[in-house]
Amino acid sequence: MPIATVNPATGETVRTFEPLGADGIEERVARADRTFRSYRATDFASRAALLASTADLLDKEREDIARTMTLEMGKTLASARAEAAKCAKAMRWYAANGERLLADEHPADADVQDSGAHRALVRYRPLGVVLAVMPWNFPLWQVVRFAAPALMAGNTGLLKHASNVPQTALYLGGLFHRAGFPEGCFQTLLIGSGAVESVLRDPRVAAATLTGSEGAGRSIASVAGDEIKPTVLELGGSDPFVVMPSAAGELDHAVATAVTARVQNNGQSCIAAKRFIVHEDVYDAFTQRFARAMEALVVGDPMEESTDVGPLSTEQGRADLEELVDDALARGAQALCGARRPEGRTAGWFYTPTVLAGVTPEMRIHREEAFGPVATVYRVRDLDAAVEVANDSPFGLSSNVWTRDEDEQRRFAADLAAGGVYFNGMTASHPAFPFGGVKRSGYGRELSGHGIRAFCNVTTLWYGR
Ligand SMILES: O=CCCCC(=O)O
Repeated sequence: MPIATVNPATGETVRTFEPLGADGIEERVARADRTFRSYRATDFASRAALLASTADLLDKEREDIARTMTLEMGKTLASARAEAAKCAKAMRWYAANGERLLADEHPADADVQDSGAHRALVRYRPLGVVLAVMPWNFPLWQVVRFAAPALMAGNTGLLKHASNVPQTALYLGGLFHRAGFPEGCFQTLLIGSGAVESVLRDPRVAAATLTGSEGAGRSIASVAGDEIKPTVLELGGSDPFVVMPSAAGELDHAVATAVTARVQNNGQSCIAAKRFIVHEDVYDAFTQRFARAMEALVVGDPMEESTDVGPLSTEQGRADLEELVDDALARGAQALCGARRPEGRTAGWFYTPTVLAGVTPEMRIHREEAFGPVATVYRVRDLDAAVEVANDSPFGLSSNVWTRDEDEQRRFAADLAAGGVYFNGMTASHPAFPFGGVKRSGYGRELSGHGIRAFCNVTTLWYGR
């Protein structure tokens, strides 16, 4: 895939970029390594001040970078602005909490004595240069969610961003340095995916983090495994959104949340709710309202404030989504709305919000991730069936459950195979909460204390008597 900005709302190639050659890559890897040797010794207060200045700079430049994101990958301008604001918030959160999260740990005195020491403690030291391979769907947030904790912990970062968001990648490559970080702390490598393996194998690179497809995760994990380097993988998701009868009194709220949860980011989010699993007592009422609300969404130019759903980010992405829908329809699913391109739009990669009922396990969409504004609805007879359908997926990123019944909440909290269970709301990441999944959604956690410790050398310091 060429490195280029292609406007998904028009299909027009706006700008192309030459990938870095071997010398350019070497220069940046060497700089990252050199910078790590001095940066690792800086104290938390100075790193926090640098992160806070980066947040201020990003706030000032929010409108410009939001427009760049919308141009490059088609998210609505309102959501691009919100993404930039969220990045600044996460930077400030790690600036305020990083030192506490990485404070030395002191084992119990009895255990220290028992080990033969007069003193022992656990210290979180930085690991080194971390390679981040990041996707286009939240082109700023996915990167900042890695970079803010990694820099706060004393690491340095190299970014290999998706090939369709080069201007956002270059912006990020300059942002941290312009805010005061030493130049080698965070750099963008404008490279194609073929060049990633040699960077990851470079002995100066200590670890990697990837957010992206299962295939990309598998290839990073296998190279990193071969090199014995730690990785965090955040891959796909097909999150369930369960609606139980106790939500009957707040169905309008549940429906509005379901729509947002499905079409956020034009439907292209790993944590978007994709499978709507509805108890038979509320199935008809929920499903009719849900399909009507999906149908009423405004599909159009993402730069327009009135647009709810912009284009898919790539032509291939729309083709993949269409194949999933067509396969389901051919095998007997019913389209309650959508299942087509919008009329009158010949340019750009638009697709109308779609609700499919009657989905069965033979259909590809039952097992694969629908990365666009397409929802599937399932009718279930009771709580056991809801849990079973929710867990009948290769993915296990997050989940959403609408129920006010505390016994039911306990059961879902215990039995849903996912990295998160969100009750009476929708999954949304927050700097204070761990983010990540199980099964084919990946492993490791980003954000919170778990995210900042992921790229630390957890060191035992033991002092003999
Ligand atoms: O594709 C993954 C989306 C993550 C969005 C978020 O962290 O809010």
